[in-house]
Amino acid sequence: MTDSITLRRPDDWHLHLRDGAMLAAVTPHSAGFGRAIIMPNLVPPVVTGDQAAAYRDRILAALPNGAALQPQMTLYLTDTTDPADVVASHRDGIIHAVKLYPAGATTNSASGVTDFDRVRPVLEAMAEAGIPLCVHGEVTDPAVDIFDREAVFIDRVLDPIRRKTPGLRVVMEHITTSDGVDYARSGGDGLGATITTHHLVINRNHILAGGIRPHYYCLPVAKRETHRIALREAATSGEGRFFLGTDSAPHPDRAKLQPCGCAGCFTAPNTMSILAHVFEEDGALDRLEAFASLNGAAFYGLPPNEDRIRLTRRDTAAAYPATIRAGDETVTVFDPGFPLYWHLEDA
Ligand SMILES: NC(=O)N[C@@H](CC(=O)O)C(=O)O
Ligand SMILES: [Zn+2]
Ligand SMILES: [Zn+2]
Repeated sequence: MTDSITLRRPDDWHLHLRDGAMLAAVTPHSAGFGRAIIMPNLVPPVVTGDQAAAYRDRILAALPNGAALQPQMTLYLTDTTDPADVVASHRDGIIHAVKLYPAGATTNSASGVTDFDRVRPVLEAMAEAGIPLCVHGEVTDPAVDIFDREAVFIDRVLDPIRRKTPGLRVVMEHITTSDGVDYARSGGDGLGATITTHHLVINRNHILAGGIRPHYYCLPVAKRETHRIALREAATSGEGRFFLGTDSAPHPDRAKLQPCGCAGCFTAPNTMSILAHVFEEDGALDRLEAFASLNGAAFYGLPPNEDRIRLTRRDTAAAYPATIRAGDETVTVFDPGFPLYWHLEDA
């Protein structure tokens, strides 16, 4: 049995680091990744190149000495985003992508796009400059069943946008359905999809197992088991279009344990151990490097990281905190529901 694997340092192509005390508390848990695409859904959101540069400095200040992490900043697309600012920020190396949240689709998305025709000039400028659009792919129409919102978004929004904007590079963020997998496969080199750690582990039953489990509630919400299996198959396939975006999304327990608790799973502390477990279970440990370390870099036009990490399978379970402190708040770490025998080592 394989008991040790070495990978090029992984990257996280979808990460929430927040701000203030939360930023200080969670950033060290992602410090071992190489590059990370940093989500801009702060309150207020990161909407200009200047704001992205300032946020990047706050992240760098929160990193421990010697951390590998290089934050790759994004802008939050709104109805009033200035195409010239997007293009200039990308040209100057400040941003690496633009994030599309349909208004109201998820946590802190109130400033998101309400009318896709309004952002057409931005999308056209992005296609021209080769700037990827990262998409939270769910419709917000309350008449659409929450479990169908990803599939309906693909038909009603994503496919029309891609048809109207040839050449636009698109990342379907945190896909959760076989529809998402199939659509990602139908595109060419300019279409990629991130898959989270938690969606490889939980299905919708986990959220309602003997009671409501708020720490398994995220958006897009976990779907039925057939979809989880499709995601596992895609992630472990080695295909270049699928890559890791943890969507590690910390919230104070105070905000999650509420009559209307917010969405997000905090997976940064144990992601690599969980992924090794999942890939081993599917007989695909040799493809973990493609998913976590190679495919995303290639999509973003970056070389893979040169240095390596090592994961070792031991008889004793890896210890990780059940919760961490962030200022006065407690944040619960994602519990995969099984012991983690893969330990992350320094290479
Ligand atoms: N995934 C989530 O459930 N929550 C994310 C937002 C997002 O990525 O949609 C968050 O910012 O908390
Ligand atoms: Zn999202
Ligand atoms: Zn997210």
